[in-house]
Amino acid sequence: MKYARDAKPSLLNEQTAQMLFETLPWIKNLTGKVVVIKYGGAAMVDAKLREDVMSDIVLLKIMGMRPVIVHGGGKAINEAFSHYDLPVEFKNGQRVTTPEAMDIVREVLGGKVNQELVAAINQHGNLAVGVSGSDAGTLIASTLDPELQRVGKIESVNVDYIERLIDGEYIPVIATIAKGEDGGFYNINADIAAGAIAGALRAHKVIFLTDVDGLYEDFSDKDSLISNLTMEECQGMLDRGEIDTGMIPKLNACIEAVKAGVFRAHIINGTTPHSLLLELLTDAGVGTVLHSSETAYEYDTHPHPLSTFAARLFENLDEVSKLQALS
Ligand SMILES: Nc1ncnc2c1ncn2[C@@H]1O[C@H](COP(=O)(O)OP(=O)(O)O)[C@@H](O)[C@H]1O
Ligand SMILES: CC(=O)N[C@@H](CCC(=O)OP(=O)(O)O)C(=O)O
Repeated sequence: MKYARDAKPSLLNEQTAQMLFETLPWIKNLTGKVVVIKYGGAAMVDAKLREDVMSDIVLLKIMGMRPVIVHGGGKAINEAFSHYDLPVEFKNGQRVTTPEAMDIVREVLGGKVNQELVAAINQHGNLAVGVSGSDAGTLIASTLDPELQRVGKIESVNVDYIERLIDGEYIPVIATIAKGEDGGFYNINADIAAGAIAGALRAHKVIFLTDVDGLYEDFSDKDSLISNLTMEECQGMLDRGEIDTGMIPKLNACIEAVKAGVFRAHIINGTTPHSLLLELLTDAGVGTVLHSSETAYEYDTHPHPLSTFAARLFENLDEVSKLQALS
């Protein structure tokens, strides 16, 4: 019986089955929905982690979600700047980008990073299409602030083009370079781009994968992770100057997306293995969820008010269907 599988009941088997079962209402709820996933440079720690994150996205796609990836690559751009002896300078989380530096941003974001992510997905079949935001008017921008030079403010998103890719069952992988009405290229902060794209697509969710577990009330206190908040609460934190560095554009992007009608904006740790699956498919989730006060249904916020949906499912499938219908 060398090849027989151990079919003995065990606690581990029971827990695994329960966990798989817990995903059912979430998969049902997310099937057919557009989910914009922003993959930040801070979470692109190494090739293995990057490939694992892309594999999780393929799994979500196979489960019936319609993922759109918007990626950054700030760390890779910093490395390239240092190679070319260019100064790295940020203002409110946005990189000062001279026309010369813009050429490097295009090479790194639209070339290296984009192609690596596309290749990682396409190991599982030809699902991914690399898109530079400057293609087909995907992102049109104007100057944000003359001091930041080639940093853009998004004027429009070509929703039709992105939707055609999604409808064709592809996963668009978008590099955040925009075309300007002046004919030049613009560097767009990837958080801001993800928020704008999610809003324009009326996505169900936008998820930011970064290198921290979520938003902390006080970044120096690791026990102060916020599991859910409204956009008004989030705006208050920004107005009071409680947030700094890369979290500023991320929160602004969350607020813009939710204002545009996105149901939930999530911030999670992309360096934690399978955090995307845990956040999207389990009751407890792992990060921070931002929502409008009108859609703050208690059963979709973290921590979940029910101990586990799975336990309820076993007890009463009908009640779960009712909760699902409400969301
Ligand atoms: N209150 C806060 N909670 C969480 N992170 C914060 C907070 N304030 C500032 N940060 C910083 O924001 C960073 C994430 O932004 P960033 O480095 O730009 O990542 P990404 O490449 O994913 O966009 C965190 O690593 C952290 O240093
Ligand atoms: C204007 C601006 O700041 N653009 C960003 C674009 C990349 C990015 O946003 O990357 P992360 O998501 O890794 O931070 C930059 O040059 O770094």
